[in-house]
Amino acid sequence: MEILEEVLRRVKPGPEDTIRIQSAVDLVISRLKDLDAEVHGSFRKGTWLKGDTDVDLFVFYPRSVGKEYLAREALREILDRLQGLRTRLAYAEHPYVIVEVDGVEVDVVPALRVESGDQAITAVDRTPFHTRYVTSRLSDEGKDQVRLLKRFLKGIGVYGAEIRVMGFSGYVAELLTIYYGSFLNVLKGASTWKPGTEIVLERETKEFNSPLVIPDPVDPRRNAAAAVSMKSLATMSIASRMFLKEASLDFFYPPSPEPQPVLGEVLVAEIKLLEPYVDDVLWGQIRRSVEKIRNSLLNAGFRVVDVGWCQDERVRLLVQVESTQIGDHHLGQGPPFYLESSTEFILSNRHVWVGDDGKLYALKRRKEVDPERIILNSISLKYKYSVRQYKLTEASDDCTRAFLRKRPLWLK
Ligand SMILES: Nc1ccn([C@@H]2O[C@H](COP(=O)(O)OP(=O)(O)OP(=O)(O)O)[C@@H](O)[C@H]2O)c(=O)n1
Ligand SMILES: [Mg+2]
Repeated sequence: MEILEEVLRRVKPGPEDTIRIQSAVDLVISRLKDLDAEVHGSFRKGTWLKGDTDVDLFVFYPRSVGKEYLAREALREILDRLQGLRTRLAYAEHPYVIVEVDGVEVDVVPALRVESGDQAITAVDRTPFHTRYVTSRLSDEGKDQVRLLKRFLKGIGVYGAEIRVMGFSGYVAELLTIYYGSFLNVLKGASTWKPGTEIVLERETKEFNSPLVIPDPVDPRRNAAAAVSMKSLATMSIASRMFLKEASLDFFYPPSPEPQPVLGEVLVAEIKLLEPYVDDVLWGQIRRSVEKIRNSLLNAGFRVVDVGWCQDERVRLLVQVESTQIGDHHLGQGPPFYLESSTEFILSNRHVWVGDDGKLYALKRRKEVDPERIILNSISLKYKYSVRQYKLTEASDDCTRAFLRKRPLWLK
């Protein structure tokens, strides 16, 4: 397929890309020489995308030192060795160091050396086994198929296991390619996925309760696809079906959305973080806040169309409602006449009556008619932050336009 060839031309690294990254890696490794350092991740496996990769460098410590050691002594040792280079700290399950050499970012991640995948203590300890499994199962042709799949997943917005995305990790993209054999076969498979689909590469062990289940071949106690949300699963399935119907480069590289009218009304809450945060922790809290906004507005009687978010230096929550106007009074349903609680309902409501169905009803004053206040009260983050609220009148950025468009950008 011509489209796939074009995508490969864009994502497949050439020798010069590899050399540039390798020399950055060599420099970092030379600094860590007496430590047990190894390159893993997509650079090692040959499944990385040109112009779009971080190198994953792992520094292993004996399992016996324990998890806490990695966050303190190990981290200090690594930072010490990298003195003079451009380093910064990043936080996942435990902290690690990002070092930038010649425009190449190398993640230096302390991990525990274990004998097999199921001995893993931290999330990253299985990595050497992932590397071995994937490398032994993927041909050079297969690696390119992974690259196509990764680019497709990125294009449709479901690449990454982090909480902001809740999508498909690089490792899951590799496992899918190994299982189905090629990029197009992954799409064929995905187009018939249902919630709870299981993809078993080695042996099944236990039951998982997730939208997508892929027992990790190197540690079947773990679901490698645990991060994939129902929304990501559905998006991948639909996009696969539509692509197979009518292939287009737009799936891999979605075009910018055209200007959009504001349909319904959209209230924006712009959140500014006032202290450093861990990405996954913040996005967990934002997801909960979004859920709370939706439920509180619905409970207050608003018709909510959709709640979305955009992120640049700030996080913007976009709340689309049919209307921000709502009556001062609403119908309140009481108990049926034969329950004792009906007396209390009558005593506590002035405008109360008996309905045709024998239940009591009351016309009640709304406690809250201001949706902005409901939104503000529903946002709760454990970090220090400030919020600015306004009503959207026009969308000038791609993310807001995409939200208003509704229709995915990979659909014409
Ligand atoms: N929670 C995590 C995060 C990472 N890994 C391991 O760490 C490696 C590197 O992670 P990452 O950079 O996220 O994946 P890549 O395969 O390198 O994909 P990408 O091209 O996106 O960097 C993965 O292969 C995987 O084995 C893991 O087991 N569990
Ligand atoms: Mg990587």
